[in-house]
Amino acid sequence: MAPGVLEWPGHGTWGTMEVLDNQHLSIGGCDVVELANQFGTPLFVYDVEWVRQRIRGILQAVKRSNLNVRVSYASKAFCTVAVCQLVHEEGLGLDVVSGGELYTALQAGVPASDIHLHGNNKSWAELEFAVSSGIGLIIVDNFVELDMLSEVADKLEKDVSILLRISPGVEAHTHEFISTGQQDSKFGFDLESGQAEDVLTQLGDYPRLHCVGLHSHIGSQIFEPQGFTAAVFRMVELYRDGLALGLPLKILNLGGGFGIRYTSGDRPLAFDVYMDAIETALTEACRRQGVQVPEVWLEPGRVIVGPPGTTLYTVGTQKSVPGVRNYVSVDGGMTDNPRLALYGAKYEAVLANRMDEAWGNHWLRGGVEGSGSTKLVNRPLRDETGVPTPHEAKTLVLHANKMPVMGDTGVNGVLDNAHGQSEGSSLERWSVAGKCCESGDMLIWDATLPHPKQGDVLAVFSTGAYNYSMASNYNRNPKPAVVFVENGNPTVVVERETWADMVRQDRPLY
Ligand SMILES: Cc1ncc(COP(=O)(O)O)c(C=O)c1O
Ligand SMILES: N[C@@H](CCCC[NH3+])C(=O)O
Repeated sequence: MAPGVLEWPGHGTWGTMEVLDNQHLSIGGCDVVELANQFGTPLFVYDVEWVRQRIRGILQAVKRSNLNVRVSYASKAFCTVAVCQLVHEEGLGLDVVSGGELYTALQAGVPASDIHLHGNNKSWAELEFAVSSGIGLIIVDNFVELDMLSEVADKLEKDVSILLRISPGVEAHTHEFISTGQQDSKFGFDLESGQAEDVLTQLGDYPRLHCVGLHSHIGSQIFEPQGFTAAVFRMVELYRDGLALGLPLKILNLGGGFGIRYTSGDRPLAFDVYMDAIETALTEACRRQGVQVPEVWLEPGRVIVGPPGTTLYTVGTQKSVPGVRNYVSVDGGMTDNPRLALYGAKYEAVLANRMDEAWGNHWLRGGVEGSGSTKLVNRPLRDETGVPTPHEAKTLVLHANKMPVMGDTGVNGVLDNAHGQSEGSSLERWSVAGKCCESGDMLIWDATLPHPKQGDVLAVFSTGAYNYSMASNYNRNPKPAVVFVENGNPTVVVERETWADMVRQDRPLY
């Protein structure tokens, strides 16, 4: 592959990723093969510049709307001290969902007033911690919590601002395990059964709790705005009822859920599209209900940190099941990425030390004249957050009719569709397995790779959200290190766990 900037067809360049002269993948100006050597694998690598760009893109889209919008990062997607500092520095508030996330955000120096707390089963200790820290808001999920929070507020003699989490009865088109707005959900006061109206009328019994708004979150990895607009119309009706009861409502929090690209089958929307749809729906809903347009709060998680995260693994053993499939195993797996096992999630990957063979024609490259079916274009490239990529001026793209088909179709689609470009190509279909004692411990069922060799570095893309944060120690595998890269500098922001860490909390029986 000619050295230069990487682009994914139809998705713009991929952060700061480049192919170096030595045919290694580079992120944030760092050769990832060197990162793997220096810090070991599995390794989470975050492209910091890209995180910044994505946040700025979201904030610009928000600014372009006529709404008063506040954006908080949903730290459940990836919560460490460093990322809390980064997103706060870029102007976001923090949405936390546990005492641990709250503690992390506070340790990062985020003022408590810029944080709000979620959770469908907050403990007394978590509520006490949140209230005594002076947290900005608590999103109350159910009647039991309302009583408990009121007792905490009385005990600490503090007033608390709250939002009510409402389950608006909107089904987002996403995996059922990450859909949350439907009536049959463990989250929030249910709108359809009248629970949500009931709670509004009961708030007068809790003088220390000040309900300043309503919250709904319909799900995650969503690719269409209709779910948000449907939620807006339902929530504004309830909002009107709350105002009529004299509640000091001013906020409508619509949660997160904005989808990202994992594979070429995914079609993320530009953030402007969501904002336009929300603005139009909210303006109309408020006009119909005769209420002032509230402040809008958003809580994106995945869309901020998902694509900028890449996981590096070292290739280990292989096994061929004749006529069935080829397995290649790496030194991580469901312990650092349980998303295939949980949701059937799909990913794309390359051998980062052999980019000349990697996907030959999937990656598009810029800055260097290509050959064959490539052509030079000059068009604005924007990722889904709307940010013009730094390399927008000069990027080589393939002819559209020769675009390989990825994702569901797997390697056959790729090789068949890629015409002459794949002639002589050594690309093969590989099933990438983890190292856990579990058949379902797979990372990618149908990866398109050149024949992998022991010691190769496999880079799996778009692993920045809900991977490290859902990592486990299954089989007593230590959690990987996390490295932030920016301007050629790698910074370890989470140390690799050790085998000794695995027994640190253990107490011997004898
Ligand atoms: C209440 C709430 N807010 C925000 C988010 C963040 O979602 P996403 O990472 O899809 O933007 C979630 C997770 O789905 C959530 O449950
Ligand atoms: N963990 C899920 C998202 C859950 C969102 C939190 N409500 C995922 O990996 O896609």
